[in-house]
Amino acid sequence: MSLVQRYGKPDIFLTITCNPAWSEIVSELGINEIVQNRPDLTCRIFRAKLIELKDLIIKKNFFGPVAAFAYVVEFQKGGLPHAHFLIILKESSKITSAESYDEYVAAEIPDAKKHPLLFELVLKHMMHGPCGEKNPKNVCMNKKGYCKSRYPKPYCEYTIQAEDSYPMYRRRNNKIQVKVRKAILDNRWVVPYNPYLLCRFDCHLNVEICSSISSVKYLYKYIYKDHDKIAFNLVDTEKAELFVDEIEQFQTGRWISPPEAMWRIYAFILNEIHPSVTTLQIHLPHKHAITFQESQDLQKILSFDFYKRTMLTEFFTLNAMDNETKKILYKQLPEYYTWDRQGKFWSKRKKQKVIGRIALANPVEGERYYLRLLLNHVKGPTSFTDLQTYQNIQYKSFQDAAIARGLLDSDNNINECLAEAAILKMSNAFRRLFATLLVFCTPGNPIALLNKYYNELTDDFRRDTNDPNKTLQVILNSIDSFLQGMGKQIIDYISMPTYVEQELSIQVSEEELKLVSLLNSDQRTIYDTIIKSINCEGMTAFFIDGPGGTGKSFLYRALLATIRNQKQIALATATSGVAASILPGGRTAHSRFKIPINMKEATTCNISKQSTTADLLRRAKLIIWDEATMARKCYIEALDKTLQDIMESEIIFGGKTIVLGGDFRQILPVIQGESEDVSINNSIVMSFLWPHLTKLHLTRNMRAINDPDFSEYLLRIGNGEENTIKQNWITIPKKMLVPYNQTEEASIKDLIFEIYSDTSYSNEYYFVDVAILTAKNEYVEKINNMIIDQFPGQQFDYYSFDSLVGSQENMLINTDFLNDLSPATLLPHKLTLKENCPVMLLRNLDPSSGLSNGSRLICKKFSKNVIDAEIVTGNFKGTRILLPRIPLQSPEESKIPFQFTRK
Ligand SMILES: Nc1ncnc2c1ncn2[C@@H]1O[C@H](COP(=O)(O)OP(=O)(O)OP(=O)(O)O)[C@@H](O)[C@H]1O
Repeated sequence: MSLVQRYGKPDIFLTITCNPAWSEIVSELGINEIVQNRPDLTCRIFRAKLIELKDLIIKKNFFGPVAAFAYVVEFQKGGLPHAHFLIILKESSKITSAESYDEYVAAEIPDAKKHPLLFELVLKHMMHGPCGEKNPKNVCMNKKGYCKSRYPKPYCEYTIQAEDSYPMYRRRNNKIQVKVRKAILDNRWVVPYNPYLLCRFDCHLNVEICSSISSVKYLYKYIYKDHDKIAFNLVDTEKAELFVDEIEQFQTGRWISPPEAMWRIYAFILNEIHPSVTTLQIHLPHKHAITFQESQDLQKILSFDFYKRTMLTEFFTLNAMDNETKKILYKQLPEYYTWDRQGKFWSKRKKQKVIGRIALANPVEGERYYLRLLLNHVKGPTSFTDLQTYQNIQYKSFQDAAIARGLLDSDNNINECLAEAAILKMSNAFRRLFATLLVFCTPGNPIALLNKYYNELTDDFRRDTNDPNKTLQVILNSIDSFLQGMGKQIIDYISMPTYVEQELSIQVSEEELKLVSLLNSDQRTIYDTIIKSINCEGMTAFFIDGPGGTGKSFLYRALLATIRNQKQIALATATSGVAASILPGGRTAHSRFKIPINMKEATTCNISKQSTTADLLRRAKLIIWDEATMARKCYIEALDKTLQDIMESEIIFGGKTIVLGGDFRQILPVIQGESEDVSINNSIVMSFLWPHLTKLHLTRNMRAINDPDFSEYLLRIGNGEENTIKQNWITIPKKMLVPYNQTEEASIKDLIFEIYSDTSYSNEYYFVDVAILTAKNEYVEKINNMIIDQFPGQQFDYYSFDSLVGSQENMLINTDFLNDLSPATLLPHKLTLKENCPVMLLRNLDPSSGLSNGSRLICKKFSKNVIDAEIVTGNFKGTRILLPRIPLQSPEESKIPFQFTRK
């Protein structure tokens, strides 16, 4: 884990298995001697091959220069050894594109005529199974009747990269078939291999590109797991019936195969890690361990300076003298300095690479834990006292110092957050914050908090009335309206009102009302059809198909304004928060219809018939769901079922007028790690509802007026009409490209300059209209870091509080490891912000007040636990709000083998 923290995710996962038919083994066997009788031989030959492979990879850079590696040797049930390698390549030689994967990994049967040897070896060593229907009893089959390794794999014309997991390798449907173990197999059964390594080593040698840290955990498991054990009965089972009392005589035992026994007798290495990891001592002042001879005088020992020195105290000493180390953290020290155990001092490292890790400390250890936390964040401390000092204040304990630096999720966190917000004095924003904390931080005693911050909560109302009861009622109403936007109610926490009132209170502006008169003829026809439906004439469920820019949103807004102006309810929803935020009163479909988050098949929404949401849906005249093409069909089917139930009607969507809209040329449902076929299968077109929807079409591009070339180009791509190279690659016109400039960093700089020239930093609102989109999260981080660097003003760093979720707390994972993870939906551990920098919300905090996933804001002021920001998009543009720390959970489906919370 330390290596991953330091060098990033592993790049290659390789498994080599001993081949008992290797000529080096067979040639040493005596006449009639079988290989099983010579575990010494299999072990020594395997070890020799292992060393050869290691040299090839590490010294001869077979895959490119290696930054770090780890391997572990294991023994299969049958006894033969195999080894798993994890290789982390240097940044410069990372294998990043799907094309370069093909250079290292093949997963197809080679041409028998062109490459006869390789063909023979792939058949001999690299064909999986057969399993499944061809051989249901194969060892790879699980109880549910599936192959654990998921063979046969799907055909795939080109290798496809996968974020955070193994890629889909090229396995073309080229009709090549081979007979292996009595079954006819094709490319779908090939275990990924490297042709050169396979020919050189003549054994099962699986090579995979990996970008997931779950493989690290897999190796970890082998290094640290206990042996496979069974409990066996000491009593002869035949006689057991006679001696009932003795049946309980079980003993735990373990089977060691002869090759494993030989490996251990020879004392061959079972695992290795490079660079090695130096564990750094950590101790409170004067509380380090020392060793001495029994005969030595204890008083004398205590007076010797030598015994006072430790890795940590000498780190302080270095910092006091040497400016160089002032720039680094304690854990980075072993990379530059080496510890002299005899003399107890750090000296400059000459060669050999080593990385450091501070010994673990558990939160229950108290001060030692907080000291470690400080050491992990504070560079170049010169003493324990220095660590306890922050902004010229010396704190009494490491804990206090850590809290002062904002490194610690103190029990008092909610309190502190409110106390800070109270200084900023904006009552309405304060009540919103209070509601947010109720929902997301579940304080133990909300009433106590309410009492404590009563003055701040009621500041603006107290001026209007002297009746404390009335004031309390008004603030509770106010907090409740914020809570409702978050899908909660004040009675869930304290004691009460309704979604219907909230919807009815949406103001329709003059501007929105005018839209109806501006509709073009296509839009007008659709508008009339839908209005007729609302007035109980004809069809009720519609699908509006329109390429980007044909005015779908414009039409929705006209419809919403018309219905709302009649004091009726029209619900505006969209699949993504961004699209929801541009519709007046828009909410994500998930939050509005309470769709279960991880639903895979249509069930129903979490709405009971008696709930306030059911009441709202019953009274709604029109429901709009934009970007329905991006939603999984099961979500839409769930809404259909729920509405039928609420309306007690078997008509589609319970007879409600519903407008689903979208553009199939844009994004289909995103299903992590799955192929396009799966996305298509999950799309609304594959739903049983699809034939029952009345299809309406918008064709006139209203956006094209501004940039016809670009919109025509997009349309050609969407319609599959743009010329392609390879199967589905397109050429991006030169004028749209910022050319590559020698290095990645320089190129990104050029891109940033192209999009935000220097001048734009002086106008923070410029960032609202212009954005850089990336295909991968790692670039988001890189680009954000560079931009924030260039931003003027003082920098504020927020560090997240990370912890494992629930029952996994006993896992062997420490917090700084969690700190270094950045799964797709979470922000990084360290968030660097500056005044006037833009941010985007990643969570539906309070959609009814414009704070939904995707809302954009500009940071105005910072305190330790609250950010004061201004909403800059959607209907709530210009509103100042306070953002507290919110716990976000890592996604369950992520390839990280555990879940954690980042606050
Ligand atoms: N009838 C109209 N009169 C004037 N402008 C219009 C009209 N219809 C649409 N527009 C303008 O055209 C642009 C694109 O419209 P809109 O955003 O509604 O399209 P869309 O189909 O929702 O696009 P996308 O799928 O990309 O979200 C907007 O700037 C909108 O204001």
